[in-house]
Amino acid sequence: MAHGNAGLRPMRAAKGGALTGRARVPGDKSISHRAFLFGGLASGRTRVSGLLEGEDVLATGRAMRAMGARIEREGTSWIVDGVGNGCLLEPDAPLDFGNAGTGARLTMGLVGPYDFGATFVGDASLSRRPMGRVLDPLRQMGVQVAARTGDRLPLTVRGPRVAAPIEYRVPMASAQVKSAVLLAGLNAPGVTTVVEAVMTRDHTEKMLEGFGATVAVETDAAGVRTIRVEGQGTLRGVADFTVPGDPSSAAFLVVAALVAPGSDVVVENVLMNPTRTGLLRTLEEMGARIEILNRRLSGGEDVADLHVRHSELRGVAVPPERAPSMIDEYPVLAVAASFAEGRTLMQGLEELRVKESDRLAAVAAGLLANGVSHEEGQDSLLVTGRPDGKGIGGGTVATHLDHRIAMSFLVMGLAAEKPIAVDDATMIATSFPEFVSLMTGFGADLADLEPEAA
Ligand SMILES: O=C(O)C1=C[C@@H](OP(=O)(O)O)[C@@H](O)[C@H](O)C1
Ligand SMILES: C=C(OP(=O)(O)O)C(=O)O
Repeated sequence: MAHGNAGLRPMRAAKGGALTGRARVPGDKSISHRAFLFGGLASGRTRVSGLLEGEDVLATGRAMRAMGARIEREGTSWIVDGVGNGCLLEPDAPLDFGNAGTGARLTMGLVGPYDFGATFVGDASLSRRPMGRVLDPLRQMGVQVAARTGDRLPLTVRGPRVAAPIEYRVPMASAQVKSAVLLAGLNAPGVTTVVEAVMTRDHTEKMLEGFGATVAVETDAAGVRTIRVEGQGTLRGVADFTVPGDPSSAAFLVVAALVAPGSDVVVENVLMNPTRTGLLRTLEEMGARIEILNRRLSGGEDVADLHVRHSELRGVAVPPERAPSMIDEYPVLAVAASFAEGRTLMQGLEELRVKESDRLAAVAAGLLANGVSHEEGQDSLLVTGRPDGKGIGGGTVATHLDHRIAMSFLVMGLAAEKPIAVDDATMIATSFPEFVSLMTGFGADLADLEPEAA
């Protein structure tokens, strides 16, 4: 990496010409983590293509290696030779997940019930995030936890001789918690049941089935989902596993093209799983000109290419029940809303407070620094837009080790009257290492700044 963790990488974005061209988004982060986790757990070989080679995913790969999986890059694919369900090895050093909540929480579920100790560490951002949401159900299964007050990293989990299967109702909308309990259930005798009141991304249940686990999903009339996984079964590697493109990364290219005047781009290979398309739906309601082209299946998922043109957006109210299907996209939606006519109201945002940063506060601070009128509520955000971008920009945004805050405000700078700086773009490498090159390939005016200039 050109910029080590110690040094900040300030950047700025300025309004230039229209964005044009075609680009293929890199692999989905959620699915890439799971490809390493499930491939590393299953018996036999999984060949993964389209994997996101972001820092978060690579940390998960290193953790699975430390517990016995063989993981090697071969050309453009990754070859994963798994240990077999129930056969992970005790890691002899702490597992370092860097900035990655998904990697840490899913691996905690996976390894928690094992009759050995595993220690989890991470960067300053991850060490502030709540882990009790995963540790509580693990404790019910008999897992012992040694953690700092408040259940934060660094922490150690140690399983019992035989873990108890549980039925667990996930108290917040969280695919990470759902997934952690299901993965813990893989190593407990009998059936582990997870109930989720609102549907969150369903990659774990779909992929586990693909790797041969016995998984059953029921949805009642109210939309409450019950997911059952049979423990101690055999998981088998998937000969060819293809990771579709990440809609959460595509979001930055899409919003950039919508707000930068004259733009016309095609964003290829975007996952269209309905648990991930809330932003597209919202942008369409705002009047975005987005054509969905070439819908096809890739690795068992719907993918499509998105033809996006600069659009006159109008403010909307985003229903709170849509939050799980666009949870990582609110920061960039706030950018689109800043250039929309009228007001955009976002509600049901309580989970944004426990991401890589308190994203609600970080977005509000970024809007304030750049002259966008807004109101931050406990779990809501109201943004009043300026379609001509007049008066927007000129500020420096504190990113708090949060890749999505960095990318969102760089996108804002592409349509604002004055340039926008972010204090640190380093974390973009956790989820979207190609962000700067794809954006500049479209013609975006992005540049590094001297550290002292930010
Ligand atoms: O399961 C996953 O892969 C993810 C779930 C979401 O987190 P929560 O489960 O905390 O909502 C999301 O924000 C994160 O980027 C990835
Ligand atoms: C919340 C995110 O990731 P994680 O929880 O895996 O750190 C994200 O990528 O926006």
